[in-house]
Amino acid sequence: MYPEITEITVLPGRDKNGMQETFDRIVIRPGETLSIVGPTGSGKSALIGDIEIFAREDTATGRTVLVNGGMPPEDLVRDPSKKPVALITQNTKCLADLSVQEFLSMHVRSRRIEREGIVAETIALANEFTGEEITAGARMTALSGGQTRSLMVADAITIGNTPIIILDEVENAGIFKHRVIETLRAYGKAVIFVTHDPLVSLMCDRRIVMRNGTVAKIIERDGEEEKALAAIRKMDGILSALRERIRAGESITEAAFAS
Ligand SMILES: Nc1ncnc2c1ncn2[C@@H]1O[C@H](COP(=O)(O)OP(=O)(O)OP(=O)(O)O)[C@@H](O)[C@H]1O
Repeated sequence: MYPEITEITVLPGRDKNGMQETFDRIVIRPGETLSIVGPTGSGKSALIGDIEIFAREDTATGRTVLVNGGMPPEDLVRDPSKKPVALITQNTKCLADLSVQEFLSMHVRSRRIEREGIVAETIALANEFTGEEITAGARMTALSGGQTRSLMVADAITIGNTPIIILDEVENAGIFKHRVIETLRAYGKAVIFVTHDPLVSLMCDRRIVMRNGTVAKIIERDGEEEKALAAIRKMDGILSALRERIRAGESITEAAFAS
């Protein structure tokens, strides 16, 4: 079990030139969503790396990450079963030669969870995130990228019950991103996306803009972008529907854009 996490705090370190970062602190609480954006090499991975391992001035950035206002206890950092952060990337793959049912059951057993039906619940949740249905009998190694990531997110929510979830550029990978965000929010997870997807970044409560290894700007969701978000949501709906039709082998005509 995790201790209850009420907040994690990122304290500033240095940029790539060794200059002190100018932000005061970034506090992330359960139920909050945050996106990290910025050009290649600007330090997005370094920032999520700091959060994932709870940096204590021991990474390239010199940042410190606190849990509930203090240094995290050692077992939270070292013991995988207590680690409160799940990192899911485009490259997250499962190499276990097991069925989905066997894999999830193994995870349930290792976490000593006794709740009936949790495996079926996890598969059902994963199926809300992907258009390609995942069945209990499917082999883990045969799942598509989108199915794997959907299952990993669902697993982190229900079985892992991880309070902090980091999703590194998974948005174009066959998952229904708005549903993932809404579900993670509803489950009270703190969620961090590394993304350049307009829908995901605008749906998040805050957008952290990275440059030269430092946090250059923090944009709060304050209503200014709501109109743009509504338009993006609509466009995204059209593109998602088109994607599903292409997957189904249909021809796409101009009529598809009519609605
Ligand atoms: N504050 C910093 N101080 C020193 N080195 C840094 C800092 N931030 C990032 N770096 C280093 O700069 C390099 C690029 O950073 P990083 O990989 O985090 O960028 P990125 O934005 O994730 O890039 P990409 O979009 O290409 O994945 C890495 O080697 C990283 O360790």
